[in-house]
Amino acid sequence: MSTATVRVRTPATSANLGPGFDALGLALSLHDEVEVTAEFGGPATPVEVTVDGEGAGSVPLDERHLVVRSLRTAFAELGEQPSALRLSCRNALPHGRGLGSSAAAIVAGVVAARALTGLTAHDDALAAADRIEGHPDNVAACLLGGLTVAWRDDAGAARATRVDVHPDVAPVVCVPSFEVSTEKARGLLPDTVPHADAAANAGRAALLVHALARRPDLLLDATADRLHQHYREPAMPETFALVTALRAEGLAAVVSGAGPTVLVLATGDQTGRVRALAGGWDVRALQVDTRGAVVEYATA
Ligand SMILES: Nc1ncnc2c1ncn2[C@@H]1O[C@H](COP(=O)(O)OP(=O)(O)OP(=O)(O)O)[C@@H](O)[C@H]1O
Ligand SMILES: N[C@@H](CCO)C(=O)O
Repeated sequence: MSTATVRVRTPATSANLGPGFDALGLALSLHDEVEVTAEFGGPATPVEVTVDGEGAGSVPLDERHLVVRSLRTAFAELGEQPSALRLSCRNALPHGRGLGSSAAAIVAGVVAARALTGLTAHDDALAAADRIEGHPDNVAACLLGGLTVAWRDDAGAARATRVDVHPDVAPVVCVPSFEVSTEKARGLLPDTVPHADAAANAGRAALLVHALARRPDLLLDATADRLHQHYREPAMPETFALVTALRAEGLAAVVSGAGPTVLVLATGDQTGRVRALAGGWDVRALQVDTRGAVVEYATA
């Protein structure tokens, strides 16, 4: 029998960033940590999970736990399932708010399984995480850090590339107390969209990559979206109203991921102006996380 332990730290992520639906993601300086101990070759025992912080008391503590499901899927794909698994989770990412909590849990499981089986932690991890999450934008930014552009190749495997963000970009998030599940928010989207809307988004998404990397002064124009945000308004009218109010003041506000958090791609110190319009919201000035998923230690 052999035992190995790994600790993985994964960042929050904001996906879409306005026009980049299912493609753009930005890693943020808010992190979950999970320590996983796996035994191989011993008698099969039930999984043990403890959770501190966000999700404590609400997420299941058995095989249904998302990090456990991700570990199981990753181990199955790697061809080696541990006989025992013990997890200790310390969560800072709020769940169901559009800050990539599910991606952070999935990436943690995929990266931990690779580290526990002696693989380079990030080998093929993006495609594996995308197969579980179902869209590649959050998992790409979570894994790689920074700003990421994600896509699927012709065989359907997720790919991503990373772009350095201009140092003047200062993300601010406005987090509401209510949750909206990504599943529900995706269910509000139409099967088809007008060609003019698709064309408008293609232009703005291309501009947004340039604005985030080189021209933060273009962020307001670059964050306009016609593909997903207004379709989701019925599930989060407060979010849509805050985005509209912030944009009217010249602040580059978008729905973060599938909502209901609002992300402002601020420049310099615009946090005070955001706070003035976001009374009752939990307003947090964050930084861009540049490291992505990190294996803090692994012992075999
Ligand atoms: N650290 C975690 N441990 C266990 N389960 C988690 C964890 N993080 C998220 N989940 C599960 O994922 C759900 C939230 O996923 P969902 O995709 O709806 O929102 P999100 O990932 O926070 O937001 P978004 O995808 O819009 O960025 C939680 O309700 C919970 O079931
Ligand atoms: N692109 C995904 C992100 C979810 O965080 C969506 O908007 O549904």
